[in-house]
Amino acid sequence: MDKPTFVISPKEAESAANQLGVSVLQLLPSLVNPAKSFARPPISKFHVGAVGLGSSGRIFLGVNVEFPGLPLHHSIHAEQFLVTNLTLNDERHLRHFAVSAAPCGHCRQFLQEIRDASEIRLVITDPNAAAADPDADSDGFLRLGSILPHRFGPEDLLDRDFPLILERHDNNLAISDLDPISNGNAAELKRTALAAANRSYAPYSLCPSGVALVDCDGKVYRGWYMESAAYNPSLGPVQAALVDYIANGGGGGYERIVGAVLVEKEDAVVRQEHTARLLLQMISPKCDFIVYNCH
Ligand SMILES: O=c1ccn([C@H]2C[C@H](O)[C@@H](CO)O2)c(=O)[nH]1
Ligand SMILES: [Zn+2]
Repeated sequence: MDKPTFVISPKEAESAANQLGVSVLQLLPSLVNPAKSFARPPISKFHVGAVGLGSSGRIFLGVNVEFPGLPLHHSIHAEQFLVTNLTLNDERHLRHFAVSAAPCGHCRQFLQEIRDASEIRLVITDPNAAAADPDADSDGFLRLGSILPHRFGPEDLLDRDFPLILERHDNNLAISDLDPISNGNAAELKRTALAAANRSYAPYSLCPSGVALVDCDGKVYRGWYMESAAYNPSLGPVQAALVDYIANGGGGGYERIVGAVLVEKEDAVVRQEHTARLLLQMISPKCDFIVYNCH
C-alpha cells in the first residue's frame, strides 16, 4: 500500500488542479475516493472520506475509523478526523469540504465548534445524495447551515469572543516535576502530552487533556480532547492522537504503538483516564500507559 498522505500543500493542490483543468475547489470531490481507501472501518466496511480546503490553501483528508471490541461510540467519523487533522496542523479555518456520504447529525453538530460554521460549504459526492439539491450554489456546494437549521452551538453556552476549536488558545497547564530538557523517551512523551493538553478544546467542562503516543520506531504522535456543545459528539484525546498516528504513522497497525501518556487535571470532573486505558488496551494490548496530573 502507498504511504497515505493526509495533508496536501497549496502548491501540490494547484498543480493537481491545473493538470485536471479544474479549480482547487473542484479538485476536492475528486480526492474523496482516494481518501476513502485510507479509512479503517472493520465493523461496518463502510468507507467514508472527507476532503477539506483550509484558509491556508492546504487540503486536508479525513477518514472514518472503527475499533472492534469496543462500543460504537468510540469510532471516529471522517468529518471529526478532518477537523482533528486541521487542528493538528494549526489550520485556522475550514471553508469548503467534500464528503463521500451525507454527514450524519453527530458530524453536523461537531462541525458547529468551528467559527461561522453555518457558512462552511460542502459537497456530497454520493450520486444518490444531493445531486440536484435545490439549496446548492451553482458550483454544487451547499451551506452547512442549510442542512442544520435551528442549530445548537457554542454561542448557546459561551461568550462570543471565546476561542473556538480551530482558534489559538493555551490552557496554561503545568506539571510540577516536569523535566524540561531530558531527551529520554519518557520525558519527551510527557512534555508532548502536556503541550497537547494545553491545546485541548474543552470550554464546556474546563477539563482539557492531551495524549502522546510512541511507536516501535520511537516516532511520537499527539492529540487533544475536543468538546462539542452537545457533549456526546466530543472526541477523546486518544482518538485525536490516533488521527495523528493514522495520518503520519505510515499506515501501520495499532500494535506498533508501544507507549502512551495522558495528561489531565487532577480534580477533573470529566476524566479520560479510564476510557483511554480501555481503548488502548483493546487496540494495542502491550502498550505502556502512564497518566500524569497537571494543574
Ligand atoms: O457522517 C458520517 C456518518 C458515518 N460515518 C462513519 C461512521 C462509521 O464508521 C460508519 C458507519 O456509520 O460511517 C462517518 O464517518 N461520517
Ligand atoms: Zn458523522
